[in-house]
Amino acid sequence: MQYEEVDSSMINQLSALAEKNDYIDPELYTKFDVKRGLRDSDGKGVLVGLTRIGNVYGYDVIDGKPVAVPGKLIYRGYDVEDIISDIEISEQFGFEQVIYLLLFGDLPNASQLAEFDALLGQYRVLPDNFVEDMILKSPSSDIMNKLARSVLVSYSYDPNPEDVSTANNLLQCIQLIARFPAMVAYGYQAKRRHYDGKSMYLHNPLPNLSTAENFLRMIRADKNYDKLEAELLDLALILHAEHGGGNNSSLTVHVVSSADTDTYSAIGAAVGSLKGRRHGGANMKVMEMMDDLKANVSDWASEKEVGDYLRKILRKEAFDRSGLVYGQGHAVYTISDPRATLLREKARKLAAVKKCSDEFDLYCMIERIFPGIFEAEKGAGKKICTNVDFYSGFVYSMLGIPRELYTPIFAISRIAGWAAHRLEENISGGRIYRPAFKQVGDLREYIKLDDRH
Ligand SMILES: CC(=O)SCCNC(=O)CCNC(=O)[C@H](O)C(C)(C)COP(=O)(O)OP(=O)(O)OC[C@H]1O[C@@H](n2cnc3c(N)ncnc32)[C@H](O)[C@@H]1OP(=O)(O)O
Ligand SMILES: O=C([O-])CC(=O)C(=O)O
Repeated sequence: MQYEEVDSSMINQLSALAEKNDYIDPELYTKFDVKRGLRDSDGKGVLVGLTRIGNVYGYDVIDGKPVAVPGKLIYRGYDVEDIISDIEISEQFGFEQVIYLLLFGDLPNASQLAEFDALLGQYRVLPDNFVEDMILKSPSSDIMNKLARSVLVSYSYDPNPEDVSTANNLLQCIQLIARFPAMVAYGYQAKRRHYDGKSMYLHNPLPNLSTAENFLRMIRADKNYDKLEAELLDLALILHAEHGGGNNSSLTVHVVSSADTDTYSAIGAAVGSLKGRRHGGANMKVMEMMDDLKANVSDWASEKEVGDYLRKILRKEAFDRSGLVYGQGHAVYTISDPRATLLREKARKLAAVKKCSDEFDLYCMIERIFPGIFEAEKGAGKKICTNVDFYSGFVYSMLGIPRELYTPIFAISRIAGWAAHRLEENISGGRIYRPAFKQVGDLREYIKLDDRH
């Protein structure tokens, strides 16, 4: 692909100007009591909405102050840990039940589930020529970018794209939920061929397979997967499906939907949000960080060496110099993220089978030592714990899933929550999101072009 030559000296000058004129003294946020990131000064989220869909517990509020508690994740009133243990006992795929629960508010009975599975199955295949015209002709090196474009362009394949009635929103959402695995898998195949010089395989999804099975079938040359692999992916899909209305991508759905726009615009924006490295994109950054750690720490079993490396990251002296240790920290969870705990135990078993126990021990050590290192470096304050993105990539890597698919897998799951929030905003929201920003520059007298120096 050819791009026009960029005059970097001019861009550098202009960006220096933008940096100068966009800088806001951090003290002003305190002075004007700005809820930066829609957060109170103690880290608690500002209450901006009501939802019946999901809830994230990370602290109790006692005398107005957050007090850390072990994390709990609730879908429509049900504890996710209860959902998972029932699905494990019954040896069924559970993600489709969770989609039904999130969208409609109740658990499906057997016949409702069978009907819903059939509906998803009916929509799994992408519309005629979509793959040829919209995916293969314009591949992207980034699958989330490709996914966002596939969502937006679905508008053109919809005979009724602007109808925001509940029934039409629901139809559009169900179609997107059903089609995300194919959009991601084919975007990945196009990337393999165009950017990696590898062969491309376009396997059709099958209507009678679960989301997890279809996805594994479509990304693999031989279409093969075993039951354990599909069950583990199904579990990951259940765990990532929803996280309340305040997480960055679901809030994006509420904000964009509140402008009374179409489903594709709202969901496309959410994909862009999830891609961010502080949000779902963290699962890929964790893997890069672990590669960097392994390249720079000679003894993985040494708490001192690993701890020194983590300190260097926090001081912006190592890895991507962002100062962030990926897979650690959360806006709501304090002592534990229940999803990370569940994934850790899956990773433990899988690592024993795949002979990756040394690597698993390294992950566990980081989970154990990081809170203390963080507190010592940053001073006492908010408690920090390992989040869902820390172990998910490690599990996917042991399933042989390519790294560039880790955040897209998150999207294949979280679309369920986004769809539910889209419906809820349209049914119950009713007012455009429009918080206030205070302008902190001075008023200036206008200068005509000829008079500017
Ligand atoms: C699916 C998900 O979205 S889960 C989150 C995935 N993201 C990551 O793993 C990226 C690493 N983690 C983070 O960036 C943060 O912990 C977030 C974005 C998840 C939450 O951010 P916040 O709610 O603002 O965190 P919190 O209020 O605890 O931050 C307090 C301070 O600790 C810092 N901090 C928080 N987590 C980390 C971390 N993992 N590494 C380094 N510093 C951190 C913040 O930058 C902030 O510093 P500052 O006061 O100097 O600005
Ligand atoms: O809730 C959040 O802030 C982040 C999120 O989506 C998750 O952890 O799944």
